[in-house]
Amino acid sequence: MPDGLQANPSTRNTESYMAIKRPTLDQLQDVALSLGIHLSEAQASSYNALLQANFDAYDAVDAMPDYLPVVSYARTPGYRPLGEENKYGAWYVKTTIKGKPEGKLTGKTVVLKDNVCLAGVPMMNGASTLEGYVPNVDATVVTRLLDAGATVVGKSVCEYFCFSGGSHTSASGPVHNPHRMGYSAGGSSSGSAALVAAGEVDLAIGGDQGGSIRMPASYCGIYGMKATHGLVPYTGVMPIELTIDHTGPMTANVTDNALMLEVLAGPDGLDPRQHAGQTAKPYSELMKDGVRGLRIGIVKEGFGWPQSDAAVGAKVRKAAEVFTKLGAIVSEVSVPMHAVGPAIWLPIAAEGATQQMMKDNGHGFNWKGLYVTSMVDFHAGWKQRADELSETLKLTMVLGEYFIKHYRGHYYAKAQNLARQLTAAYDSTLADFDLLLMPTLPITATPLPAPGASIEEVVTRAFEVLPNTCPFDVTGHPSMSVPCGLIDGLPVGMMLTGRCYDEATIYRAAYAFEQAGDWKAI
Ligand SMILES: NC(=O)c1ccccc1
Repeated sequence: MPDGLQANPSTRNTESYMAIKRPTLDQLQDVALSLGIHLSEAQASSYNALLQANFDAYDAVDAMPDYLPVVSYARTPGYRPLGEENKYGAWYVKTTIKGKPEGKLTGKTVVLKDNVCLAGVPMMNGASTLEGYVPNVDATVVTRLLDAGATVVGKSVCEYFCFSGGSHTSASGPVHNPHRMGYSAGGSSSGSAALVAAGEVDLAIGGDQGGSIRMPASYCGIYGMKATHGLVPYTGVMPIELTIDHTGPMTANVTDNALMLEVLAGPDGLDPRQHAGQTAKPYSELMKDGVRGLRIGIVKEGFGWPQSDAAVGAKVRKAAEVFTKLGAIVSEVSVPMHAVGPAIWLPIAAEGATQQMMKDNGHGFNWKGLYVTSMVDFHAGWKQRADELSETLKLTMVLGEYFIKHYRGHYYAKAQNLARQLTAAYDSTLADFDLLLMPTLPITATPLPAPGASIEEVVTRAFEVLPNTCPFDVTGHPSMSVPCGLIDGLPVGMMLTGRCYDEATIYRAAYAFEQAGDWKAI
């Protein structure tokens, strides 16, 4: 048995722990027909007879206990805080799980985005269709935080299946920005960002497939790191799409962020997104090396989107001058392909999410590692209640399914090829520069859509924020949002992107920038 894995007796599927149901001949003919196979009754009878031994094998699999990581550390299901105890609507559940007495994160409190499995504690991932689900495993990130001495204090509200850059799509209601009530906290790790910004927790876990760590970090004025794809194990976090799934740290300062990544990074042997040789580095030490001589490229294309607010661009350029003063070599650079990054992301996100997260019940097929079987079972229920899904998700699914059905998934496949070309374009710029710099978001926080707002407003507020963040979800480059100023009292984020697995250089710049003075005064 591999380390840390053994039979987890709480997880046997007791309901079906008898013989699985044998199909009727009609069912066999139906299933065949759905594959374009036309079975006569005689053929169906033969198939049925031939399949009996296979059904016996399924019975054998059904009778075995599932093989899942053991859950350590005592916990209770907690409660849903109301009123004054949940001012921003950012908490889903409060509970207390104490980790090891000693470790790098001793004394720190941490909240988990509600797409992260915490055994024994309810999880809904922002979705009415998942409400009532209680995971039976801890995500690897949870185990690593507890092993490092952190105290898990609960789950934070996130967007409906994490599919929005604004904080208005969760079935539990909107999340407010601690900098201004009634304004978006950003998404989809909306509650995580709000709770860190409000000082209610020290640390938070977020998730990022299109920008969902960096976007709310930017709107809320905190630090959010999307590390290189696969550096942090995604095991036990609800998947959207394997090739763009990321999870990682959201914090109030750079030191906590670096410390947290030190604890989170490295292979767990359960996640196909990871590469065996890539382990954690001592980021909280390496970050102190300063920026003297560092070459930082301000990416021209990151400033020119139709929705870009010129004041945001000006603020980010002003913040970049701090690096010049600190001895870095800052210059403008053009990466023409950045302008089509969002277009390349779209087929991967729309078709990929529709297929894996939704039609294939979250985990999909065709990879080795930990499948959270209880989630597969519970989540499958959305198919009877699809009308309840968020407008942002339904629209994306209709788009994705159109292209799967009518274009054979051709554009998903082509976008994966173009993603390699986009990766090469950034890599060639990163041969001449140590870091790329641009605004995290084109705008500052917008008012939350009012209840009953038009579908146009709901969808626009969810997707207008993505253009600079989402390209790095398909290329996998590490990318961090660093707060760099206020406009009319609302935070602006500066995004720093580095070479793959070179998170240390991002932290060097972020730390030097943080230490140079109060970001709110820029
Ligand atoms: N989870 C994400 O990063 C995301 C954000 C916005 C739209 C779709 C996905």
